[in-house]
Amino acid sequence: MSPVSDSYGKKGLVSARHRVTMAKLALETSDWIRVDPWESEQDTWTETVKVLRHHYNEALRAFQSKKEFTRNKHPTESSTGNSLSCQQPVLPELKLLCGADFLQTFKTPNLWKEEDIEEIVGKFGLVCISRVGSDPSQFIQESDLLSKFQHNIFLVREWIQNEVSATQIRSALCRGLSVKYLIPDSVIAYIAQHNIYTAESERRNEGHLLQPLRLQNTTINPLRD
Ligand SMILES: Nc1ncnc2c1ncn2[C@@H]1O[C@H](COP(=O)(O)OP(=O)(O)OP(=O)(O)O)[C@@H](O)[C@H]1O
Ligand SMILES: NC(=O)c1ccc[n+]([C@@H]2O[C@H](COP(=O)(O)O)[C@@H](O)[C@H]2O)c1
Repeated sequence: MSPVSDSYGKKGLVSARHRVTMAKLALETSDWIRVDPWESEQDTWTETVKVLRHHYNEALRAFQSKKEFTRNKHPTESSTGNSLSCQQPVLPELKLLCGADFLQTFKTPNLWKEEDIEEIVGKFGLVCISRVGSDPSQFIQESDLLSKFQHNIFLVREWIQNEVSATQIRSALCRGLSVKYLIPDSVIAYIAQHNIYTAESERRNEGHLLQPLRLQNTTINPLRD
């Protein structure tokens, strides 16, 4: 999980420090999902394709050093022809995991660069989880770009639909309603301790343009003040 940086400018976005800690608390019991704060620590907002490139390079580096470690530990294996290195190299893969509604943001004018979408679906790939109100397969068919790379888009159907929405959780918290059993107790305690979601936090970035839209605006109209 890679929390976005504060400079994304989304309405109601609380500080990255809190979001990273809440995500870590929520994942305390997971033995396979972890939080990486790299994206949230960047000075400016980072395009998703650049975040993927960063994590892919990290994965490649970890893969290479593991290979070297194995080679040093079993130096004779390569000469006996037993080594994994004799087989086709299996490189790590990195895919972007999202909910079906996220896929639909691809068609929001000026939010995404066409070449970024192409690299995300073409080079990396997408794993998209079903969500009430979104039909990802229809959306893919309607898009020339997405249908070209549909072999690289993996649709996951949730048999038990989970309609939990972060917006609803935040507004319940602001109104003092209970969110017990909807999010982990440790996260509820952290939110209460730091009084994170309030009417004031909900107004943060109100009226601001999202950073990707702002960037596109300056590219399209560079002479504007
Ligand atoms: N209940 C859910 N089922 C499937 N995917 C989800 C669900 N909730 C969030 N996601 C996915 O997780 C990613 C991050 O979502 P986000 O933090 O924007 O939560 P959200 O519930 O969509 O927020 P909001 O309600 O504020 O729009 C997105 O790709 C979103 O589609
Ligand atoms: N052009 C882009 O790379 C681009 C555009 C919009 C959202 N995103 C990313 O999508 C993620 C989710 O954003 P939302 O919560 O606004 O749906 C964030 O990490 C954000 O940085 C990337």
